[in-house]
Amino acid sequence: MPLPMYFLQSPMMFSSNSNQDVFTVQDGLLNLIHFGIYGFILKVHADKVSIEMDDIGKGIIELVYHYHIKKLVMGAAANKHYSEEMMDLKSKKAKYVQLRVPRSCQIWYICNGYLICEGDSTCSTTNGYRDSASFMQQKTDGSGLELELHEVSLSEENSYNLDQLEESSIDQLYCQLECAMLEAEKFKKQACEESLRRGEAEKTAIKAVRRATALESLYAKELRCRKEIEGALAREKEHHQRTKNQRDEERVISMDQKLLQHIQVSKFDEKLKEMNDERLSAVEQCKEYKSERDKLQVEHDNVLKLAKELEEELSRKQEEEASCSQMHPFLSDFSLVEIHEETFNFDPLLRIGEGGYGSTYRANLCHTPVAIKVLNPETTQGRLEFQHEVEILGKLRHPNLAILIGACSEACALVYEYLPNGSLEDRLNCKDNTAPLPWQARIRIATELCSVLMFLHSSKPHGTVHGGVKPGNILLDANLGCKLSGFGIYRALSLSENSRTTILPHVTDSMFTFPYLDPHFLETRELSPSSDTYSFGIILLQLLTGKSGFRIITEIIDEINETNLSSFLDPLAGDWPFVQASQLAQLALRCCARNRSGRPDLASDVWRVLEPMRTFCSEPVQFGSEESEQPPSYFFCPIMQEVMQDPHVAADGFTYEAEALTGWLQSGHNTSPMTNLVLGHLNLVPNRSLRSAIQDWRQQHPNAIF
Ligand SMILES: Nc1ncnc2c1ncn2[C@@H]1O[C@H](COP(=O)(O)OP(=O)(O)OP(=O)(O)O)[C@@H](O)[C@H]1O
Repeated sequence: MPLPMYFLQSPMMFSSNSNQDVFTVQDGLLNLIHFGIYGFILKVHADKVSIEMDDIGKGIIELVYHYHIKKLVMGAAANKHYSEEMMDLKSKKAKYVQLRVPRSCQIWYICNGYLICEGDSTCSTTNGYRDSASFMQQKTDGSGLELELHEVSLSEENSYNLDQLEESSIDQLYCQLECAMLEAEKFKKQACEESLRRGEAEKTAIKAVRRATALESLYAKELRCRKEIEGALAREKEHHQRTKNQRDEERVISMDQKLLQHIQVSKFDEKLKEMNDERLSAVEQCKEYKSERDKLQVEHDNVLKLAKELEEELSRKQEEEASCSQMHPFLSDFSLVEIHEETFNFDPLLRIGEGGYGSTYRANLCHTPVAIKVLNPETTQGRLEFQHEVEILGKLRHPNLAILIGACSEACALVYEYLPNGSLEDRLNCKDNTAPLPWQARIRIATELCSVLMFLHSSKPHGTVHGGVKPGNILLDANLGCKLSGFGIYRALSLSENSRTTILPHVTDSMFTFPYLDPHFLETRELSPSSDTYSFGIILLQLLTGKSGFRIITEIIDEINETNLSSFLDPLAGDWPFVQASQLAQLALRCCARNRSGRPDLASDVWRVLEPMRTFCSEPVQFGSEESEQPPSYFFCPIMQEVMQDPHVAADGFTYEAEALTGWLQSGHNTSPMTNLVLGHLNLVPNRSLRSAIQDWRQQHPNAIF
């Protein structure tokens, strides 16, 4: 059962001399009402202790022993049993305690607030309680109020002295009590103020504690924050250090790379320099190669040009050789034996002339008089000249071109029709005391020469420039008809239609040839039709004056004019009609202009002057002996041996009477009656020039017998 007990916070001493003392417990305060001598109420703070035990008395005893309790107040009986007369203990629990409580513990037994008795274990009667008294004494010190109760044992013997003491010093006690009360009041006030201050201080302290707590938590927070910041700082520092290290490493790597790059750049620069040097040397080498290439190109071009020339030369030679081996279809190919036979082994008695090419012999082939020109083996240019002569005279036919009958390639011999009056050179010089040429013949020769030159210049497909027109190459037939030859003596030249450039001729006998050569050709080595015009002009002056070509260019050209013309005219030619002579002289001087552009055109200018003179000069010419009454041999048809009336040229180059040749062909022949070679074609071309010449001759020889 629970046992409530109250422990005093301050020890108290009670006097037990009065039964009027009452104990009450209220709100944690133990109220002691003393009605004895001093009659006051004392309120003492007490703590309530509850223990639980089956036996209450045992429990109290146990507590007394446990806490060494020296003073104990407990009930003597239940309050309902209280009475004025009550003197002893009625509660069994009180009796139990009384018997077993140690002697050091003093016990006050109360009931209904009144002290019933007091005493220790030895005190068993209530008298003992009435006889003992407690004395309460107050003692103060600087730290506070301490109430001490001094127990005064009031024995029976001392009770008188106490009464006396009370009576004598009551006033003093009152006085002390009042002082004590005042002092207590003062202390109480101080205690109250102190309590207030303490409260304030406690509040302040609490506030301080709270503040301290707050600060502490703030501090802790700050500490945590600081730790976090420090951690972050450390991490940042570490990161920074790591970054720094990394940057340092990168910087080192970068510096290494920079160094490496610098080295590489240096190497690259060196390499570049080397390459640049190499490039420059390559450029230099390239230039050298280029100049060498240019040189080689020039050499190559020259070589090509030379090769081309050689090729052309070769092809020409091949053609020449071919033409030598295969004679032109119009020409007869004679063997060396035949040549030997016909010339009686080149009998000097038959030799009728000597030139740069070789010797010319008179002979008869198939009963036809011919002139055979045989190459002098000692000349180097002969074979080429032979080829040109064959080439040109083999293709071209004109009444005023010497007829090439055939050739012997083996001996480089050329077989011409025989022209009984020899060369113009010889006739102008009256060689072998021949009669001088009358002015009519001279004009006719000039006209025919102009005619044949026009023919050559306009021949197709390429115009031909003779390039060596001189009196020695102008042969005269029985009627003093002009027959131009000598193509092979000077290289025969072919011109393209729009070109004046030609191959240079070989000048064989410059002494005799020089006066007739175009000065512009001598300067430029370019041959053109006007070169032949120049030669024609010199020959025309020679026909007028009868002077040599050398004298013409040195004396006549610069002197002759219209006023002194008469003094320059060749008197051997007869009485020159002055008008025609003057016209011819003017024409000749124009043809001899040093500047080519100043020379007249043969076809338009010269021929217009000469053609009218041709009719004027067509009177019969008495020249030489009776032989001149005989018609020229070429007037005769090779088949019929009669003077032709309608001459036609066949594919073999010979001229026949048309009727005779037609009969020959119709009888089943396809070969040449002259050469017995197969004809290239069976067409016949009228030889109008020859027909005209025959008709002229018939008119001039009306009494001649054919
Ligand atoms: N077909 C011919 N008929 C008659 N006589 C001719 C014939 N051909 C040449 N002659 C004569 O032979 C001579 C020499 O002729 P050739 O052609 O060799 O002399 P050239 O013309 O003075 O010489 P070259 O021109 O080679 O310097 C001529 O002067 C001429 O008298």
